[in-house]
Amino acid sequence: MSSRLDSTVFVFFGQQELEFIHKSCSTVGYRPGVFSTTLSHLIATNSAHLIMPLVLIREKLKEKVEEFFACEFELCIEFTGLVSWSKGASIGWHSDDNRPYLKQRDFAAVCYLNSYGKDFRGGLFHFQDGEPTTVKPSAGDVLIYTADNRNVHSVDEIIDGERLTLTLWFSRDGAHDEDVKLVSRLSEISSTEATDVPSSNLPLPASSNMYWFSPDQSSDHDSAINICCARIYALGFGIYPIEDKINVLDVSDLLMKPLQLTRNNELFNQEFENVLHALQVVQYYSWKAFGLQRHATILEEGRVIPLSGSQSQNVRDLESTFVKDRRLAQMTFGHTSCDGCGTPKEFCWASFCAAVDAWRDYTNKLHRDLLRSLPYWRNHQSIFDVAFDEL
Ligand SMILES: O=C(O)CCC(=O)C(=O)O
Ligand SMILES: [Fe+2]
Repeated sequence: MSSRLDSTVFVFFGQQELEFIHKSCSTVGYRPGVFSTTLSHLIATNSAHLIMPLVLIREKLKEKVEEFFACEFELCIEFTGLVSWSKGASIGWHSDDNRPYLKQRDFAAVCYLNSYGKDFRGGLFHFQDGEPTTVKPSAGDVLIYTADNRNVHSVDEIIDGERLTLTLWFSRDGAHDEDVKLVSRLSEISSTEATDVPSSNLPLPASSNMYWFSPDQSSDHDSAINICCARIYALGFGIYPIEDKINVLDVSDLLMKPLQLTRNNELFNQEFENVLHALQVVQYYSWKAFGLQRHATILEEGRVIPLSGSQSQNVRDLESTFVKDRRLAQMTFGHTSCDGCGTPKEFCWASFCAAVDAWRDYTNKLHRDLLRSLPYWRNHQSIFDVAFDEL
Protein backbone atom coordinates (compact mmCIF):
# COMPACT_ATOMS: atom_id res chain seq x y z
CA MET A 1 0.00 0.00 0.00
CA SER A 2 1.32 3.41 -0.83
CA SER A 3 -1.32 5.40 0.99
CA ARG A 4 -0.53 8.72 2.40
CA LEU A 5 -2.21 11.70 3.83
CA ASP A 6 -4.00 11.12 7.05
CA SER A 7 -4.50 14.69 8.01
CA THR A 8 -8.20 14.56 8.71
CA VAL A 9 -7.84 11.64 11.07
CA PHE A 10 -4.76 12.68 12.86
CA VAL A 11 -4.31 16.20 14.05
CA PHE A 12 -2.19 16.93 17.06
CA PHE A 13 -1.69 19.98 19.22
CA GLY A 14 1.36 21.26 21.05
CA GLN A 15 3.17 22.50 17.96
CA GLN A 16 4.25 25.66 19.73
CA GLU A 17 6.05 23.76 22.45
CA LEU A 18 7.92 21.78 19.80
CA GLU A 19 8.72 25.04 18.01
CA PHE A 20 10.11 26.37 21.29
CA ILE A 21 12.33 23.28 21.66
CA HIS A 22 13.61 23.47 18.11
CA LYS A 23 14.31 27.18 18.18
CA SER A 24 16.17 26.82 21.48
CA CYS A 25 18.23 23.77 20.59
CA SER A 26 18.73 23.33 16.84
CA THR A 27 22.07 23.01 15.12
CA VAL A 28 22.90 23.34 11.44
CA GLY A 29 21.43 20.37 9.61
CA TYR A 30 22.32 17.90 6.91
CA ARG A 31 21.57 20.14 3.92
CA PRO A 32 22.07 23.84 3.17
CA GLY A 33 19.45 25.98 4.88
CA VAL A 34 18.25 23.12 7.07
CA PHE A 35 18.41 23.14 10.89
CA SER A 36 17.76 20.11 13.03
CA THR A 37 17.24 19.01 16.62
CA THR A 38 17.72 15.32 17.34
CA LEU A 39 16.95 13.62 20.63
CA SER A 40 20.55 12.54 21.09
CA HIS A 41 21.56 16.16 20.64
CA LEU A 42 19.15 17.19 23.41
CA ILE A 43 20.83 14.65 25.69
CA ALA A 44 24.33 15.80 24.69
CA THR A 45 23.53 19.43 25.52
CA ASN A 46 22.20 18.77 29.02
CA SER A 47 18.63 19.29 27.84
CA ALA A 48 17.45 15.67 27.97
CA HIS A 49 14.30 16.77 29.80
CA LEU A 50 13.14 18.42 26.54
CA ILE A 51 12.52 14.93 25.21
CA MET A 52 9.45 14.76 27.49
CA PRO A 53 7.11 16.90 25.33
CA LEU A 54 7.88 14.55 22.41
CA VAL A 55 7.18 11.27 24.16
CA LEU A 56 3.43 11.04 23.66
CA ILE A 57 3.40 12.27 20.08
CA ARG A 58 6.12 9.75 19.10
CA GLU A 59 4.11 6.95 20.65
CA LYS A 60 0.88 8.04 18.96
CA LEU A 61 2.56 8.39 15.60
CA LYS A 62 4.00 4.90 15.80
CA GLU A 63 0.57 3.48 16.67
CA LYS A 64 -0.99 5.41 13.83
CA VAL A 65 1.52 4.19 11.27
CA GLU A 66 1.21 0.59 12.51
CA GLU A 67 -2.56 0.78 12.31
CA PHE A 68 -2.60 2.42 8.89
CA PHE A 69 -0.18 -0.06 7.37
CA ALA A 70 -1.53 -3.04 9.35
CA CYS A 71 1.68 -3.92 11.15
CA GLU A 72 0.74 -3.55 14.82
CA PHE A 73 3.61 -4.11 17.27
CA GLU A 74 6.10 -4.65 14.45
CA LEU A 75 7.76 -1.25 14.23
CA CYS A 76 10.38 0.67 16.11
CA ILE A 77 11.21 4.35 15.77
CA GLU A 78 14.43 4.64 13.82
CA PHE A 79 14.87 8.41 13.97
CA THR A 80 13.11 11.44 15.43
CA GLY A 81 14.02 14.97 14.45
CA LEU A 82 12.66 18.46 14.63
CA VAL A 83 13.65 19.96 11.32
CA SER A 84 13.36 23.45 9.89
CA TRP A 85 13.97 24.62 6.37
CA SER A 86 14.82 28.22 5.61
CA LYS A 87 15.04 30.30 2.45
CA GLY A 88 16.73 28.42 -0.38
CA ALA A 89 16.34 24.92 1.11
CA SER A 90 14.64 22.27 -1.02
CA ILE A 91 14.87 18.57 -1.85
CA GLY A 92 14.39 16.97 -5.27
CA TRP A 93 12.66 13.67 -6.12
CA HIS A 94 13.74 10.94 -3.73
CA SER A 95 12.50 8.09 -1.60
CA ASP A 96 13.43 8.09 2.08
CA ASP A 97 15.37 4.80 1.89
CA ASN A 98 17.45 5.82 -1.11
CA ARG A 99 20.91 5.27 0.42
CA PRO A 100 22.50 1.97 1.46
CA TYR A 101 22.64 3.20 5.06
CA LEU A 102 18.91 4.11 4.99
CA LYS A 103 17.57 0.75 3.81
CA GLN A 104 16.19 -0.04 7.26
CA ARG A 105 13.62 2.73 6.90
CA ASP A 106 10.15 1.34 6.19
CA PHE A 107 7.78 4.24 6.88
CA ALA A 108 7.91 8.01 7.37
CA ALA A 109 5.71 10.40 9.32
CA VAL A 110 6.05 14.13 8.74
CA CYS A 111 4.14 16.36 11.18
CA TYR A 112 3.78 19.93 10.12
CA LEU A 113 4.38 22.34 12.97
CA ASN A 114 3.59 25.49 11.02
CA SER A 115 1.69 26.48 7.93
CA TYR A 116 2.26 27.25 4.29
CA GLY A 117 1.27 30.82 3.42
CA LYS A 118 1.17 31.97 7.05
CA ASP A 119 4.60 31.09 8.42
CA PHE A 120 6.53 30.45 5.21
CA ARG A 121 6.20 30.57 1.45
CA GLY A 122 7.34 27.84 -0.95
CA GLY A 123 7.97 24.43 0.64
CA LEU A 124 5.05 22.54 -0.94
CA PHE A 125 5.40 18.77 -0.77
CA HIS A 126 4.81 16.72 -3.94
CA PHE A 127 4.38 13.01 -4.63
CA GLN A 128 5.62 11.92 -8.03
CA ASP A 129 2.74 9.46 -8.58
CA GLY A 130 -0.79 9.06 -7.32
CA GLU A 131 -2.94 11.17 -5.09
CA PRO A 132 -2.56 13.64 -3.55
CA THR A 133 0.07 15.06 -5.85
CA THR A 134 0.66 18.15 -3.73
CA VAL A 135 0.47 18.64 0.02
CA LYS A 136 0.22 22.11 1.48
CA PRO A 137 1.78 21.96 4.97
CA SER A 138 -0.66 23.03 7.65
CA ALA A 139 0.16 23.09 11.38
CA GLY A 140 -1.03 19.91 13.09
CA ASP A 141 -1.36 17.78 9.94
CA VAL A 142 0.58 14.56 9.67
CA LEU A 143 1.65 12.91 6.45
CA ILE A 144 2.51 9.19 6.53
CA TYR A 145 3.92 7.15 3.67
CA THR A 146 6.15 4.19 2.91
CA ALA A 147 9.84 5.03 2.72
CA ASP A 148 10.48 3.04 -0.46
CA ASN A 149 10.27 4.01 -4.10
CA ARG A 150 6.47 3.68 -4.21
CA ASN A 151 6.47 7.13 -2.60
CA VAL A 152 8.97 9.24 -4.47
CA HIS A 153 8.50 12.83 -3.33
CA SER A 154 10.05 16.30 -3.31
CA VAL A 155 9.79 19.59 -1.44
CA ASP A 156 9.81 22.94 -3.27
CA GLU A 157 12.36 25.55 -2.38
CA ILE A 158 11.49 27.75 0.59
CA ILE A 159 11.01 31.33 -0.55
CA ASP A 160 10.52 33.01 2.80
CA GLY A 161 10.13 32.17 6.50
CA GLU A 162 11.06 28.96 8.32
CA ARG A 163 9.19 25.73 7.57
CA LEU A 164 9.08 23.49 10.62
CA THR A 165 8.36 19.76 10.93
CA LEU A 166 8.65 16.87 13.32
CA THR A 167 9.89 14.00 11.16
CA LEU A 168 10.05 10.35 12.17
CA TRP A 169 11.13 7.21 10.39
CA PHE A 170 10.08 3.73 11.42
CA SER A 171 11.76 0.38 10.88
CA ARG A 172 10.81 -3.27 11.19
CA ASP A 173 14.42 -3.99 12.15
CA GLY A 174 14.82 -3.77 15.92
CA ALA A 175 18.58 -3.36 15.51
CA HIS A 176 17.81 0.22 14.44
CA ASP A 177 15.62 1.11 17.40
CA GLU A 178 16.42 4.70 18.36
CA ASP A 179 14.94 4.19 21.84
CA VAL A 180 17.52 1.58 22.84
CA LYS A 181 20.39 3.98 22.10
CA LEU A 182 18.63 6.91 23.76
CA VAL A 183 17.78 4.98 26.92
CA SER A 184 21.39 3.92 27.25
CA ARG A 185 22.60 7.53 26.89
CA LEU A 186 19.99 8.72 29.38
CA SER A 187 21.07 6.07 31.86
CA GLU A 188 24.65 7.30 31.71
CA ILE A 189 23.48 10.78 32.63
CA SER A 190 21.27 9.73 35.46
CA SER A 191 24.00 7.57 36.96
CA THR A 192 26.46 10.49 37.02
CA GLU A 193 23.73 12.62 38.53
CA ALA A 194 23.21 10.14 41.30
CA THR A 195 26.83 10.38 42.37
CA ASP A 196 27.72 13.99 41.53
CA VAL A 197 26.09 17.18 42.64
CA PRO A 198 22.55 17.20 41.20
CA SER A 199 22.58 18.75 37.76
CA SER A 200 21.55 22.35 37.33
CA ASN A 201 19.44 21.64 34.22
CA LEU A 202 21.23 24.42 32.43
CA PRO A 203 21.86 23.76 28.75
CA LEU A 204 25.42 23.20 27.64
CA PRO A 205 26.31 24.20 24.07
CA ALA A 206 27.77 21.63 21.67
CA SER A 207 30.95 22.49 19.79
CA SER A 208 30.63 25.94 18.28
CA ASN A 209 30.90 24.84 14.64
CA MET A 210 27.50 23.16 15.00
CA TYR A 211 25.92 26.60 15.34
CA TRP A 212 27.55 28.40 12.42
CA PHE A 213 25.52 28.70 9.30
CA SER A 214 27.05 29.87 6.06
CA PRO A 215 24.15 30.76 3.78
CA ASP A 216 26.15 31.14 0.60
CA GLN A 217 28.26 28.04 1.28
CA SER A 218 31.40 30.12 1.05
CA SER A 219 34.30 29.08 3.21
CA ASP A 220 35.51 32.59 3.96
CA HIS A 221 32.68 33.22 6.43
CA ASP A 222 31.80 36.55 4.86
CA SER A 223 28.17 36.03 5.60
CA ALA A 224 28.46 33.53 8.45
CA ILE A 225 25.74 33.57 11.07
CA ASN A 226 25.76 32.04 14.51
CA ILE A 227 22.26 30.60 14.73
CA CYS A 228 21.90 30.94 18.52
CA CYS A 229 22.79 34.61 18.42
CA ALA A 230 20.70 35.25 15.32
CA ARG A 231 17.63 33.79 17.00
CA ILE A 232 18.18 35.97 20.08
CA TYR A 233 18.61 39.09 17.90
CA ALA A 234 15.57 38.18 15.80
CA LEU A 235 13.43 38.42 18.95
CA GLY A 236 14.72 41.91 19.66
CA PHE A 237 17.34 41.14 22.32
CA GLY A 238 21.06 41.86 22.39
CA ILE A 239 23.93 39.99 24.03
CA TYR A 240 26.30 41.57 26.48
CA PRO A 241 29.40 39.44 27.17
CA ILE A 242 30.67 39.41 30.73
CA GLU A 243 34.08 38.03 29.83
CA ASP A 244 36.40 40.41 28.00
CA LYS A 245 37.09 39.52 24.36
CA ILE A 246 40.83 39.67 24.92
CA ASN A 247 40.61 36.78 27.40
CA VAL A 248 39.39 34.24 24.88
CA LEU A 249 41.26 32.53 22.07
CA ASP A 250 38.31 32.23 19.77
CA VAL A 251 35.50 34.77 19.95
CA SER A 252 32.96 31.90 19.80
CA ASP A 253 34.19 30.93 23.26
CA LEU A 254 32.49 34.04 24.62
CA LEU A 255 29.19 32.31 23.97
CA MET A 256 30.15 29.40 26.21
CA LYS A 257 30.68 31.77 29.10
CA PRO A 258 28.28 33.77 31.26
CA LEU A 259 26.56 36.62 29.47
CA GLN A 260 23.70 39.05 29.90
CA LEU A 261 20.77 40.15 27.76
CA THR A 262 20.00 43.66 26.60
CA ARG A 263 17.14 45.37 24.85
CA ASN A 264 16.81 48.93 23.65
CA ASN A 265 19.89 50.18 25.49
CA GLU A 266 18.93 48.51 28.73
CA LEU A 267 20.75 45.68 30.44
CA PHE A 268 18.87 42.91 32.22
CA ASN A 269 20.87 42.47 35.37
CA GLN A 270 21.06 38.70 35.51
CA GLU A 271 23.74 36.36 34.27
CA PHE A 272 22.94 33.49 31.97
CA GLU A 273 25.34 30.58 32.04
CA ASN A 274 25.99 30.60 28.28
CA VAL A 275 24.29 31.51 25.02
CA LEU A 276 22.06 28.40 24.99
CA HIS A 277 20.75 29.24 28.44
CA ALA A 278 19.92 32.78 27.30
CA LEU A 279 18.39 31.47 24.07
CA GLN A 280 16.14 28.98 25.86
CA VAL A 281 14.79 31.67 28.16
CA VAL A 282 14.25 34.11 25.29
CA GLN A 283 12.44 31.46 23.23
CA TYR A 284 10.37 30.48 26.26
CA TYR A 285 9.39 34.12 26.68
CA SER A 286 8.42 34.29 23.02
CA TRP A 287 6.34 31.11 23.33
CA LYS A 288 4.57 32.22 26.51
CA ALA A 289 4.76 36.00 26.37
CA PHE A 290 1.12 36.56 25.84
CA GLY A 291 0.14 34.61 28.94
CA LEU A 292 2.96 35.93 31.07
CA GLN A 293 2.13 39.54 30.49
CA ARG A 294 -0.95 39.16 32.60
CA HIS A 295 1.13 37.71 35.43
CA ALA A 296 3.97 40.19 35.28
CA THR A 297 5.09 41.42 38.65
CA ILE A 298 6.61 44.72 39.67
CA LEU A 299 10.24 44.86 38.62
CA GLU A 300 12.72 45.02 41.47
CA GLU A 301 14.98 48.04 41.73
CA GLY A 302 18.27 47.46 39.83
CA ARG A 303 16.99 44.50 37.80
CA VAL A 304 17.29 46.56 34.62
CA ILE A 305 19.97 49.21 34.18
CA PRO A 306 20.78 51.61 31.35
CA LEU A 307 23.71 50.63 29.12
CA SER A 308 26.62 53.04 28.97
CA GLY A 309 27.89 54.19 25.57
CA SER A 310 30.81 51.77 25.64
CA GLN A 311 28.60 48.89 26.74
CA SER A 312 26.23 49.58 23.84
CA GLN A 313 29.19 49.57 21.51
CA ASN A 314 30.25 46.23 22.94
CA VAL A 315 26.79 44.78 22.24
CA ARG A 316 26.89 46.07 18.65
CA ASP A 317 30.42 44.73 18.08
CA LEU A 318 29.38 41.33 19.23
CA GLU A 319 26.35 41.37 16.99
CA SER A 320 28.44 42.13 13.93
CA THR A 321 30.85 39.33 14.87
CA PHE A 322 28.14 36.70 15.18
CA VAL A 323 25.83 37.91 12.47
CA LYS A 324 27.87 39.19 9.55
CA ASP A 325 24.91 39.54 7.24
CA ARG A 326 22.02 41.00 9.21
CA ARG A 327 19.62 41.14 6.32
CA LEU A 328 20.11 37.47 5.72
CA ALA A 329 19.76 36.62 9.41
CA GLN A 330 16.51 38.54 9.57
CA MET A 331 15.27 36.76 6.46
CA THR A 332 16.23 33.36 7.87
CA PHE A 333 15.10 33.71 11.47
CA GLY A 334 13.07 36.89 11.61
CA HIS A 335 9.69 35.53 10.74
CA THR A 336 8.04 34.35 13.96
CA SER A 337 4.98 32.21 13.65
CA CYS A 338 1.73 32.82 15.42
CA ASP A 339 1.20 36.53 14.89
CA GLY A 340 -0.01 38.14 18.03
CA CYS A 341 0.92 35.37 20.44
CA GLY A 342 4.71 35.58 20.16
CA THR A 343 6.73 38.43 21.60
CA PRO A 344 4.18 41.10 22.49
CA LYS A 345 4.43 44.38 20.67
CA GLU A 346 4.75 46.19 23.97
CA PHE A 347 7.84 44.66 25.47
CA CYS A 348 8.06 44.78 29.24
CA TRP A 349 10.93 43.58 31.42
CA ALA A 350 8.54 42.59 34.21
CA SER A 351 6.93 39.97 32.01
CA PHE A 352 10.37 38.86 30.86
CA CYS A 353 11.30 38.46 34.52
CA ALA A 354 8.23 36.30 35.02
CA ALA A 355 9.37 34.22 32.02
CA VAL A 356 12.78 33.61 33.61
CA ASP A 357 11.11 32.10 36.70
CA ALA A 358 8.50 30.21 34.69
CA TRP A 359 11.21 28.74 32.42
CA ARG A 360 13.06 27.43 35.49
CA ASP A 361 9.87 25.84 36.91
CA TYR A 362 9.02 24.34 33.51
CA THR A 363 12.53 22.90 33.17
CA ASN A 364 12.57 21.47 36.69
CA LYS A 365 9.20 19.84 36.21
CA LEU A 366 10.26 18.16 32.96
CA HIS A 367 13.48 17.04 34.60
CA ARG A 368 11.57 15.44 37.49
CA ASP A 369 9.23 13.73 35.03
CA LEU A 370 12.22 12.41 33.10
CA LEU A 371 13.89 10.97 36.19
CA ARG A 372 10.61 9.37 37.25
CA SER A 373 10.07 7.78 33.83
CA LEU A 374 13.60 6.57 33.29
CA PRO A 375 13.45 3.35 35.38
CA TYR A 376 10.37 2.24 33.37
CA TRP A 377 12.08 3.15 30.10
CA ARG A 378 15.15 1.22 31.11
CA ASN A 379 13.11 -1.85 32.00
CA HIS A 380 11.35 -1.83 28.64
CA GLN A 381 14.25 -0.42 26.60
CA SER A 382 11.66 1.90 25.18
CA ILE A 383 10.60 5.52 25.59
CA PHE A 384 6.90 5.77 26.37
CA ASP A 385 4.45 7.86 28.31
CA VAL A 386 4.38 6.42 31.82
CA ALA A 387 0.86 7.13 33.03
CA PHE A 388 1.76 7.72 36.67
CA ASP A 389 -1.81 8.54 37.68
CA GLU A 390 -2.86 5.05 36.73
CA LEU A 391 -0.01 3.23 38.47
O1 LIG B 1 9.40 18.01 5.23
C1 LIG B 1 8.81 17.36 4.38
O2 LIG B 1 7.66 17.65 3.98
C2 LIG B 1 9.48 16.14 3.79
C3 LIG B 1 10.95 16.11 4.00
C4 LIG B 1 11.61 14.97 3.29
O3 LIG B 1 11.20 14.57 2.25
C5 LIG B 1 12.79 14.31 3.89
O4 LIG B 1 13.35 14.83 4.88
O5 LIG B 1 13.19 13.25 3.39
FE1 LIG C 1 11.79 12.56 2.07
